[in-house]
Amino acid sequence: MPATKPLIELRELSCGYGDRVVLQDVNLQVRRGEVLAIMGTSGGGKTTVLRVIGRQILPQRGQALFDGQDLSTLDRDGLYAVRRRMGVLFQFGALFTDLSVFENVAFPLREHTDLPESMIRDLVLMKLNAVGLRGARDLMPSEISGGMARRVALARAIALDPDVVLYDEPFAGLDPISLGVAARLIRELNDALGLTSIIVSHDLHETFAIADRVAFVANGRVVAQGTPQELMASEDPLVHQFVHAQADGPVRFHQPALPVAQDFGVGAF
Ligand SMILES: Nc1ncnc2c1ncn2[C@@H]1O[C@H](COP(=O)(O)OP(=O)(O)OP(=O)(O)O)[C@@H](O)[C@H]1O
Repeated sequence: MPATKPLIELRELSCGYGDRVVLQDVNLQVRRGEVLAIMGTSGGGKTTVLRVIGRQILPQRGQALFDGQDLSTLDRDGLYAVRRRMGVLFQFGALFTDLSVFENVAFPLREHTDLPESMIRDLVLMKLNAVGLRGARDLMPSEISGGMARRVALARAIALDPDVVLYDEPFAGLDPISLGVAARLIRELNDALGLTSIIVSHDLHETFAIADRVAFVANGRVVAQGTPQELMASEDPLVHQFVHAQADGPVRFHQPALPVAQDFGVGAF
């Protein structure tokens, strides 16, 4: 049987901001149904990968394909159709503070469909039920905890039944219990709803626990990819430093600086 084609593919892709090149010659495939984590050093280009996939930025070279379509060549309608198939959970959830939990989840349905109110109600309650918050529908974002807010944002991200959900730091700022709940939920929803999930995250333990594969991005390149087990065993010095949380390695603890003796006076120590 032929292998199914990846849902998302970056081919020899370089991109950046203005003249600045941030990603260089990136090759990455996102398989249908998987949870792919994008991890790596700070400023390495992880969020930029999500921006390319969402076509917030265009490649300078190479291609970004979604379900076989080159994102660069889409017209307005084509882009709209593709974006409807992508759910996004922004850093910290980013709920609308002046809308109730219910209205936050209803928002994409109201924006992108002409469904009757009774159907919107059912869909919103189904999504809220999936994240365990059907009972919180009438609360305002200021009345719920950070962990609950993240789950509401997740319900909103899947409101339109997307094919893929892009998560940018979904665990940032959560306590360890809420973090564990959010991580399990991402995995469970991925499998139960037949989604594909891409997670940019720094939380090694939780992310490795739920990811099928991990792409390690550093200095604008995918320097390693594989299962969490494979990355744990990686001998790449950068990956090794990251997964074993070592303070020093290819990523230096000290910023480049003048010699200590010169800054503090010779013989000070
Ligand atoms: N809008 C922008 N304009 C110019 N440069 C940018 C912009 N966004 C990001 N950059 C730069 O691109 C590089 C990669 O940024 P990106 O946010 O993709 O990294 P990251 O791996 O997600 O980092 P972090 O883990 O710190 O969030 C960084 O050097 C950053 O300063």
